Amino acid sequence: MVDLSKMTKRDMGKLFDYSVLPKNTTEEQIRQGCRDAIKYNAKAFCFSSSYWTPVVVEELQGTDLLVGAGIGFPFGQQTSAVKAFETEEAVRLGATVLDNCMNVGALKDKKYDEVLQEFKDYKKAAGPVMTKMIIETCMLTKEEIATACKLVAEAGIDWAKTSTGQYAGPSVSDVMLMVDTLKGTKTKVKVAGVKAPRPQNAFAFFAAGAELIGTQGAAEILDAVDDMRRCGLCPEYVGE
Ligand SMILES: O=C[C@H](O)COP(=O)(O)O
Repeated sequence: MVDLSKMTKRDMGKLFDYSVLPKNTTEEQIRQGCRDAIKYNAKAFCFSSSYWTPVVVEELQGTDLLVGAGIGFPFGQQTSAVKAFETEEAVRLGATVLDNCMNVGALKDKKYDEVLQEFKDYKKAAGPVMTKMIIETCMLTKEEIATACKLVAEAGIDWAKTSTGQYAGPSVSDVMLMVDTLKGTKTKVKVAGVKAPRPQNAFAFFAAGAELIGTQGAAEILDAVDDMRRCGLCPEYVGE
């Protein structure tokens, strides 16, 4: 489990994917988001589709931040072939991490073989690039959350991600269930769609076993979490 008490604020940055996802996002907003992500030492800068990849590659050049392209964002209802092509295209343009959206309806229809095959096609198209699968927990029953996580792990996808951030975020118990289901596998849990109060909820999600949070509010959360640690919420504050 992530131990926030032993981290500097800069270390904590690596627990966050800094995202800018709105439909009306402009190039300058993408560039500014990259600059903010670098300032906060985020793990990745995430954007909605492969279109922005070259701009982000340019902005993140010379840093260790990952270039995070969304795939099938946000609905995930494209055919498997379309998503595989989108994956290849993003990788070709320089993406170094991919956040794909599961076809929620197919899972609800219990088309598990189809869902698993799509996950495998995605993983194959990504090659060595880090993969994530967004399951959209707010639309799933507890049983469906567990099933989706098992399929994500079976396909060898690196991260199961809770949400696109376009709908409701996960509950702490959703995240605990995902962590529990994925125990003993190589798949880790990323939370997105952190609801207000965001800093406090971010704390709770890390306590539940999440290892990464994707959010447009990374700066706000990191500043506030650091202040909360300063106030004694973490016994050994280790500073900036
Ligand atoms: O990574 C996905 C989204 O940015 C999460 O939504 P949020 O920014 O509202 O937390």
